[in-house]
Amino acid sequence: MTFIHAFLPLGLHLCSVLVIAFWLFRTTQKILLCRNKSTDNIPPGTGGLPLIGESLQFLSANSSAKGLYHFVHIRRLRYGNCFKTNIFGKTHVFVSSVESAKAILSNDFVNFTKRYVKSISELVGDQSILCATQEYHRLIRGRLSNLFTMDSTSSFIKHFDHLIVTTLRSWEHKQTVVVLDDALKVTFQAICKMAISLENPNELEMLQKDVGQVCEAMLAFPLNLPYTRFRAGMKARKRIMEMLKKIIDERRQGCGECHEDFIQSLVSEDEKLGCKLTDSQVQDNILTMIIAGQITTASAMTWMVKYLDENQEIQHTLRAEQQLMLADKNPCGSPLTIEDLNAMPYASKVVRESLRMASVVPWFPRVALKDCEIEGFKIKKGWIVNIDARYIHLDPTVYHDPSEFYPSRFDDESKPYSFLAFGTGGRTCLGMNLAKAMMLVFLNRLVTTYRWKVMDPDSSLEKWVLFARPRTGCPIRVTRV
Ligand code: HEM
Repeated sequence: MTFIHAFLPLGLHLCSVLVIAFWLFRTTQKILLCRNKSTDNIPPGTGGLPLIGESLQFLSANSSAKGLYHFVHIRRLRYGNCFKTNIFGKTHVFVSSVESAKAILSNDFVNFTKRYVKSISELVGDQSILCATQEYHRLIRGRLSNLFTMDSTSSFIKHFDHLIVTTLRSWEHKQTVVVLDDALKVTFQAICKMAISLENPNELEMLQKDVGQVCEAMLAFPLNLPYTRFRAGMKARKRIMEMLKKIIDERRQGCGECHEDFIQSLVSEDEKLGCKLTDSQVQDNILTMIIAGQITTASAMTWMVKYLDENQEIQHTLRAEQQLMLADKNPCGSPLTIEDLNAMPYASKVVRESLRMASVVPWFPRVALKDCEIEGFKIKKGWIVNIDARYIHLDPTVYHDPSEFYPSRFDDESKPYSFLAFGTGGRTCLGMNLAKAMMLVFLNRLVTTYRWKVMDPDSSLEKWVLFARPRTGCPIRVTRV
């Protein structure tokens, strides 16, 4: 064997190593260039790895104690107020100014429409109002808004008040109470009664477990494979759909007792709109209401308890207002009413401030229906543009001393598009008044019954949740007022 024959394979190996190293160097260089510079006025940011983009970083933020929003936070620090990323194969842009919120939300249905990541839309179902665009959105929003009548809200408040009073009574002899656990339970009970007249404790418990699994899967990788979080969520969704289908069949056949709840109104033909909803339209939207209403409200209530513990003077002012309101109430000891809730100006500001600080729904996703420009950057048709409400709520140019819990900042009207806890425009939260009512009832009964101390001030966040909430669930110890 000659010298050349002996060393030829080694030389070939060396060449291929050099070619691969050169390719890696060029690719990294391109990625870095793309990170630091935006070409053609495209928002800065990296597309991440081929196919999966930055999905792994997104999922890893979701499973960390810093919470999902940390994914957005660190990129905004790196690239500025408008940046681009790629999640689950889609280009996402995040924007975080009042001006961009206005540009997008005032053009909903014209230049933009709502679009959730695939995992969420598969779990709530394609007939859900959350996934609805244009015509179908108008139809379904019309039907769902009709459910929130004055009568239904009044009886809801009365029922919710009863649940809260019972729950608080059970706290008296407990060593420690985990606020989030009871808040989730009580909001779930209230919404299920209003939506489907479900009150059986065992059935409620099973349904709450299933709804919890659906929610946990919402930000999982949307691959329906055995033993994955997403598969578990889809199976839970199937069980919920079957349960709702049974109720729908009974209601359509007119058997059993007569109910005045959301599902009854949705299965009946709307005389004004002249349309009948299909079973899957009813099923997806009942599930949506339960999900949209329970976890958001319970998380907001939990944050409110934490903020009030950290701000004793505010708690003191609030207690004085609430005690005065109860003292004036006639007959004394009767359930709270809409009128009572309207006579709580300071408590309403406490609720608003808690919603601002907590930003339970941190950003709102929209898809661009055409090429356009936001914050001076080009946005291409099909890209998802997310309005970062949390940043707007904590922007010092919008709110003075934004990290201070200061309800009186709402003595004056907020500037348009600066308070986005419930969104604004054609997609504003349908349950906004119900959510505020639940928070006010809870606040009134809590501060007039107990003083409390948060036992574990750990502020790390729970993993795998769409709406940020404390990992500890906010354990408190209560003493009678
Ligand atoms: C504190 C509690 C709540 C918060 C913070 C909240 C927040 C929000 C936000 C920010 C949006 C719209 C975002 C966007 O523009 O994309 C929304 C939409 C919605 N919310 Fe709520 N929500 C709460 C409670 C409720 C309740 C109690 C219900 C019903 C029982 C409800 C039902 C809905 C529905 C159906 C939509 C979709 C509206 C549409 O797309 O037209 N929410 N919510």
